[in-house]
Amino acid sequence: MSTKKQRGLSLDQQAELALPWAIRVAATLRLADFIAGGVTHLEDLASRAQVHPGALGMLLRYLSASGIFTERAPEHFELTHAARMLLDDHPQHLREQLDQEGVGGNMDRVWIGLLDSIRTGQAAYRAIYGCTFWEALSTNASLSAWFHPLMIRLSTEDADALVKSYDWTRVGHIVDVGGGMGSVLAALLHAYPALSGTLIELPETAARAQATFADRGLLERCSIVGKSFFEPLPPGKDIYLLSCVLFNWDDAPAIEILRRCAQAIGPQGRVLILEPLSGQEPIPRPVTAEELLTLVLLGGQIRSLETYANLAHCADLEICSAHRLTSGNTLIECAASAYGI
Ligand SMILES: C[S@@+](CC[C@H](N)C(=O)[O-])C[C@H]1O[C@@H](n2cnc3c(N)ncnc32)[C@H](O)[C@@H]1O
Repeated sequence: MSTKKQRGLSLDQQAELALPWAIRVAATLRLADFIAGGVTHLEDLASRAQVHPGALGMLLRYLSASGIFTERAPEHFELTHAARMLLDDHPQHLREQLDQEGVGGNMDRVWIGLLDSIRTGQAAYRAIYGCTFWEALSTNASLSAWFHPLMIRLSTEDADALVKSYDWTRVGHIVDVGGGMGSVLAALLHAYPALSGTLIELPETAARAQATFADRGLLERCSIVGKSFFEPLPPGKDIYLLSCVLFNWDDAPAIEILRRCAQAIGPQGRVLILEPLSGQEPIPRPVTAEELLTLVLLGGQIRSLETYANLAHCADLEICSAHRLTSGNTLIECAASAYGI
């Protein structure tokens, strides 16, 4: 948790918004790249960035006072170590993240909704953009071009851990519910040639996921179904996998998704929930900026095992086992209450 002492900033300094926005504007205008390319005079910079010279001077001098650029001679600017991080080819890709005309800007503007989200416990994305984040993914090409590769990167460790941490030899067919680009299901099908699977995803993402299975020669063992997981799921399969799905949703929709799985499984079937879990850290538990963003963006939350037990119960499921995987996320196995465990 950040305290005044840890951050070395007083509360009024921490609450100040000018610096984060000024850095974002510099990133959007690619000022660091122009300067690195030898365009150092204010007039030339303004002309390259197509902005007002006087206003740009204010921005650069403000950022220079914060140590981000430096005015080495009147109206000539240089990069500091910090400004080098804003170069387009910097390995951390910070410029792209801060670019107000790209996905970074789309994410940044969501923070305006934090007050509403804290009041309601709900996502604020729709109030700001007129649609949910998931709907935006289907229509905004740059948003989906950023999100899906990020999810593939984030799920790689989960997929590797999941392959090793469950007895897949007893499983015939997996339904990957909200399976994204299919990287987790593809890893399982690849590791276990006797397995077959169904990927349930929103139509736009389902169409993109074809390539994941085609590239690995797995299309024959996988059906890709473009539909919502709030609709009935294919019945009677062995495993219904929810990998990093439920923490994106508030309790009521999370129960609905679980109920769809419960309605589909038979006596031997299992619902596997793979999620980050709270309750494993010291109290008080630190909450990260990513968790707050999940709330504002999606209305989601990281839950404890006890909370999952309650959600499962509301959906006519019971938890049979839970264990933490090497990826850090926890695998929770559930069966339908009607059949007992
Ligand atoms: C955080 S991603 C997880 C993807 C994948 N399970 C993984 O572990 O990489 C959540 C996924 O839920 C999907 N999703 C959101 N709403 C959905 C809906 N109503 N029906 C089906 N999928 C949905 C999104 O498209 C997204 O791919």
